[in-house]
Amino acid sequence: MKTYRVAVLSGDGIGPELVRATIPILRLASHLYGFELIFEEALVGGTAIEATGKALPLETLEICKRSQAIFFGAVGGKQWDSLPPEKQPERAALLPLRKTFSLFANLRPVSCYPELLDASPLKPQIASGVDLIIVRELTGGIYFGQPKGKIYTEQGEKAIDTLVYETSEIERVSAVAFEIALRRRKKLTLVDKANVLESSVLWRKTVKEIAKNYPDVQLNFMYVDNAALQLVLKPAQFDVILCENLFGDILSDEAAGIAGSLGLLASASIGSTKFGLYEPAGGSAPDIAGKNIANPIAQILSGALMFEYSFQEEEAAQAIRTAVGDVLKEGYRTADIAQDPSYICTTEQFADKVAQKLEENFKSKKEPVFSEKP
Ligand SMILES: NC(=O)c1ccc[n+]([C@@H]2O[C@H](COP(=O)([O-])OP(=O)(O)OC[C@H]3O[C@@H](n4cnc5c(N)ncnc54)[C@H](O)[C@@H]3O)[C@@H](O)[C@H]2O)c1
Ligand SMILES: CC(C)[C@H](C(=O)O)[C@@H](O)C(=O)O
Ligand SMILES: [Mg+2]
Repeated sequence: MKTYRVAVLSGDGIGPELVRATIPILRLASHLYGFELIFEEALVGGTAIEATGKALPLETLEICKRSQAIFFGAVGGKQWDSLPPEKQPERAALLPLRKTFSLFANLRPVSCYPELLDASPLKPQIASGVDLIIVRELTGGIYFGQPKGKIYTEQGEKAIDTLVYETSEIERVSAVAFEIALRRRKKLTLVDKANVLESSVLWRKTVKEIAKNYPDVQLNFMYVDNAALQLVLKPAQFDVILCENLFGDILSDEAAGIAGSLGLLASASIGSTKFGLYEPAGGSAPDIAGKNIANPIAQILSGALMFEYSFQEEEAAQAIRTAVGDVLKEGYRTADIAQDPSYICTTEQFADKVAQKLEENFKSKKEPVFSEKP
């Protein structure tokens, strides 16, 4: 039987609740669709700092290295915000993981499920038909550029971040975005700030070159400020949005807002091998942590992305998406997207319903009903 090893890094806040609720679904899907998953848990983030003094202990890194994928919850929280920046969970664990495994492309698919149109803050006629994917560059730009840090001068403290991109970094993530566009509606929008930033000028030039290999993909350009506006005015115009690291971070939270909740936004961080890191785009949500009310959909759909990108288990991935859609069709929701109080589920209850539906659908060999496939 095909066997895949998965490093499970639940982290902080809602991370452990979401991962705990999702693992049985992934395990069930693997049994139903004929492959085996070996999960190995490891500490990360603030939880790891408390236990070992480090946000990314060596043992965790070793476990990740001997796995084919990382299934990640979330890291961070107020308790660790006062640590020196280089020791905080986000900078000492998540960013190094992305960098160490060269996971340069972050895929964040956003669609407005027909069943969830009432959860969107936008009018139904604007939210309906939204089906886009943000391809965010993940290992470069202002997050990693040097110099970075603080300088003490006679005038006081100065802080520096550097936005830098090499052509090769733009080329490789652009190729991923064009390949995805080919499998979708063949429209790619490069979001940048080429009217101000030199790095954006290089992005435009490089993306135009790469586009020559993809004559079937329609390429257009949009400044990031306008893109932020267009996402709320006319989000259905987008198919693939390609952007640098920081713009992608900001726009993806906005795009999740269009769908109704950050708890709906899954993500895959991939590189040039099959290894990937799969996590919700949202964070540790301290405001709702520990209450069993967080929406597990982003975590569950991140599992589907893992099946698809790291294991090529497409059928199981699609079955998970269908099961989530079916549970939503029946009206069940977690509190963040619920309208009718009689259908509100806890995190665990919602995940259990997805597992039940997965099994039921398998038994009746139900065909997929909708897709959130990038
Ligand atoms: N990948 C990560 O690990 C990651 C990502 C983003 C933020 N963070 C960290 O998380 C901490 C909190 O950051 P924040 O509050 O700015 O962002 P957040 O993403 O944790 O939360 C933003 C809002 O979205 C809601 N939300 C997020 N996930 C949800 C879910 N599954 N179900 C329902 N609602 C959900 C939260 O309740 C909150 O109102 C910070 O330490 C931040 O650095 C980590
Ligand atoms: C926690 C933080 C470092 C991270 C990022 O900015 O990449 C998060 O916001 C995300 O979107 O994955
Ligand atoms: Mg973010």
